[in-house]
Amino acid sequence: MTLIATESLTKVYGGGVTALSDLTVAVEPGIVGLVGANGAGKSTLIKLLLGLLTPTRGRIQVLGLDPTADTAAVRARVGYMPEHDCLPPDLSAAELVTHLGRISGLPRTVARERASEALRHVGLHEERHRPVGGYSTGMKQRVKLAQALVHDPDLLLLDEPTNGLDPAGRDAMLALVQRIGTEFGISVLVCSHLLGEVERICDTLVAIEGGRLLRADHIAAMTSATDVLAVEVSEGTEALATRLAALDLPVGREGRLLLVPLADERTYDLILGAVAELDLPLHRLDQRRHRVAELFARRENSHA
Ligand SMILES: Nc1ncnc2c1ncn2[C@@H]1O[C@H](COP(=O)(O)OP(=O)(O)OP(=O)(O)O)[C@@H](O)[C@H]1O
Repeated sequence: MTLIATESLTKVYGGGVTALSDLTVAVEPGIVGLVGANGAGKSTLIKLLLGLLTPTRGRIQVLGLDPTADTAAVRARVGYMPEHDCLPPDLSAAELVTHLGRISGLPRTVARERASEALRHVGLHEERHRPVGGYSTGMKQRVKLAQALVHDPDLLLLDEPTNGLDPAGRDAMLALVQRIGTEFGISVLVCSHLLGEVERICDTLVAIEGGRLLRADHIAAMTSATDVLAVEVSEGTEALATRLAALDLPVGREGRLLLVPLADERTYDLILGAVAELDLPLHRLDQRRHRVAELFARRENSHA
């Protein structure tokens, strides 16, 4: 089943700002990273998925449902962690999450049990009876995550879950999100302006820019297809480049390095054979995996 599908989705706000423009994407269940700079349209997409906003044009579906027509059904199956801190300081985490569970339609005792369980999952079980106002930023983020989990959703929408956290807190939050996605079998859409963060945990990446789709693909497809071998010889670089080109290998340059896309295991043998044939001193031959950020940087350059 498709987790999220949009077709020519466009959202124009009252003041005439186009936040999303002609966005067509289909995403399978799993951990999905939604990345884009501030103002790219990520929060707008989340609000459309929740039925909090209606599209100006085009269509959107989540879990096979239309969020505008089937709002109640969507909210029953989707958990939402908002970006900004919106927690009443005087309530304890247990009271707050129980209350939000009740609002989601759970009976009182079930809501209490589920809140306790959700707070355990996010590592706040011990602290659950303390007022939220005294919590650290990291703990507040975890309360927001627990309330999104309380009604046992099929999909979590997390808007910038690492906001305001220090590096250790960010790592802990990402590990938690990954655990929820893998161990609990809940799909997660995690929104971030930090590509480097989400690429570590997501199966699929959707990148938007200025409200338009930049790229949507499996992370594995984005990286493995672009593995390259970096070759450096102490002398004879030109001769080696010529020889590799004659072997039909596409050779790129980066300073003294020759970069050859790794098509299959034979690429290694061809390079080693050429080095031996020309009797050159091999300084290094190693495999590089492009980071996803480099793929976007190259794409932007090629458009410049
Ligand atoms: N209620 C609104 N009325 C008018 N314009 C809006 C409204 N909400 C968002 N926008 C504009 O729509 C565009 C997309 O905003 P959105 O909040 O969806 O982006 P974002 O990628 O989530 O960024 P951020 O991480 O900064 O929230 C921006 O230009 C923003 O200023």
